[in-house]
Amino acid sequence: MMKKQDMNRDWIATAETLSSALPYLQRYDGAIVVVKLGGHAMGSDDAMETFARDIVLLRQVGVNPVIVHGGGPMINAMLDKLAIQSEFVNGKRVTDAATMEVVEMVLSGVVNKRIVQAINRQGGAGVGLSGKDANLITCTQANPDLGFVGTPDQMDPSVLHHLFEQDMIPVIAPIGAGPNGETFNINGDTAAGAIASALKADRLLLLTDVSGVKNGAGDVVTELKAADVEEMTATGVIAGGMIPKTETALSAVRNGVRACTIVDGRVPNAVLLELFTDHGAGSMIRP
Ligand SMILES: Nc1ncnc2c1ncn2[C@@H]1O[C@H](COP(=O)(O)OP(=O)(O)O)[C@@H](O)[C@H]1O
Ligand SMILES: CC(=O)N[C@@H](CCC(=O)OP(=O)(O)O)C(=O)O
Repeated sequence: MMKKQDMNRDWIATAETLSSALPYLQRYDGAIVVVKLGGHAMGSDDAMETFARDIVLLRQVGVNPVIVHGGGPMINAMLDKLAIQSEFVNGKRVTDAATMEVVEMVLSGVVNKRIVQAINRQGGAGVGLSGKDANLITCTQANPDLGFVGTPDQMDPSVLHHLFEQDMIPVIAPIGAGPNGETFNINGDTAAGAIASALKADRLLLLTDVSGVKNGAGDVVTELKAADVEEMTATGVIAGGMIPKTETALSAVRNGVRACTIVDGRVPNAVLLELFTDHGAGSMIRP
């Protein structure tokens, strides 16, 4: 059992943490923070609850959070059940018409509503959208070899501003419409970057299942510049799902997002640690 003296020390430490958050709370008052929650970072119901509580707390202290989610592992599970084969090229899923239907069903359905519901259970007002809603994301085809994979082309973030005004928290599935009525599958990181750029967000956090971008020796690189990303990609040190993440981070900071960090979403309260303390970890990307 904890001694009374130790308990007092614990409370004092908690109070100190809260008190030291003041400059960060002031800095982020009214800020727009886009958080990309990767499928691998979604984890258990407990982890989802902690994530949702952090997001509702952000809203409560005057931040405008926007969640953009992935769900690659959940799409894989459904494609497996339906015996549809799937392959990735440079971190993007080759998407034919049948795959596209499954992607939209899983992302806009189960995954999106799980996050919305978790936010609402913490007392927030989460609203689920995809890039199709209110013309948020219009896409062009990324590359004919990838089928219905979209590159965000035209963005209309006005619906998000309306939701901010109403204290609502947008939760966005990475699906976009094409100019001819097509539905496009957008990599979750790419969609988050496009939304952050369109909103000129203050921060973009890409939550994933590794502690950051690792170098050849396996150590996390805490700060990367464009040249580092290019070199590490060319030499294959940055590979697979990390390619769209670092590409997104670079293009976001070049397009007016103030800072982008790739963070370990498995760490409890990763979002609060990153925004409101000195203990943010992961890799910060700069132009
Ligand atoms: N240099 C690197 N540093 C860290 N992770 C890397 C690197 N290169 C490739 N990866 C891989 O990228 C993965 C993250 O991408 P992804 O699986 O798409 O995550 P998410 O589902 O969170 O979007 C990591 O789990 C890791 O296997
Ligand atoms: C084009 C493309 O690859 N789209 C992704 C969309 C989901 C996603 O990005 O999920 P994670 O963030 O969990 O990886 C896919 O089909 O898997």
